Amino acid sequence: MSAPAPTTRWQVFPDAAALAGQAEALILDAARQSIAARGVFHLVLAGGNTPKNAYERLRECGANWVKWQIYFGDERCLPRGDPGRNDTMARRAWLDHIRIPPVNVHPIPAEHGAEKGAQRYAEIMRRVPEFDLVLLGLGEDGHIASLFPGQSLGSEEGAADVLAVRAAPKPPPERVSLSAARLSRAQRALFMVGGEAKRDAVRAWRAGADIPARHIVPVLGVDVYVDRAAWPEA
Ligand SMILES: O=C1O[C@H](COP(=O)(O)O)[C@@H](O)[C@H](O)[C@H]1O
Repeated sequence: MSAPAPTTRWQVFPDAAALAGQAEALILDAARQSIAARGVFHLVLAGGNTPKNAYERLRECGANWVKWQIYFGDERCLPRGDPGRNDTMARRAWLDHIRIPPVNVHPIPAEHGAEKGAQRYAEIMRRVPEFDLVLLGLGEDGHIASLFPGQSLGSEEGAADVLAVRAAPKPPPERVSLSAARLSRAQRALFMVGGEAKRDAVRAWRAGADIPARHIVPVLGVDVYVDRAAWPEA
């Protein structure tokens, strides 16, 4: 199936710090709007390195954390607390430093392996409505969450909410990922993309290549925050 074209808003920032500052502002703005409208903010976190600066900034903002529900877009099948896990990064950078009720944080139980981890997270996802905001990164090969080019993205109609990934080209090979369809069941998505190594992926996306990012189609479209180093036209 060819990917639908979402509304994509590109913004280029001089450096990683400026990108993180604007990402923080967008996240807080989305939280305010969702809490005002529905009394809750359903947020999906990205892993990897790029969002770390934004997460660190969020420690200091004193938001109404009780109203935030936090999910993860993907997880690596590693033991709980392993420094290579996405939830460990988010906890260390942000969640361990704020007064959010532990029950509001919904990690992917990837320590049980890809199959079981995906099954258990799918049970949680069944109880979660549309997300308010999905945060995503962009891998050097164009992958998002743990959805890699050439592998199943789960963007087709009726796709499962959560996928067991067994042969990721980036280590570790075993992972659990929300599908493109579930990541798209959202008001909006914010991609954070930084560093020269991402230039080819950004170029391919802008040239219309059918990379995984193109399969994320939330209601209000997609914002892509890119630093100058990752911007191919710089
Ligand atoms: O493996 C992953 O990679 C992507 C990109 O990470 P980055 O370090 O290049 O920003 C990330 O979005 C994903 O959550 C992660 O599992």
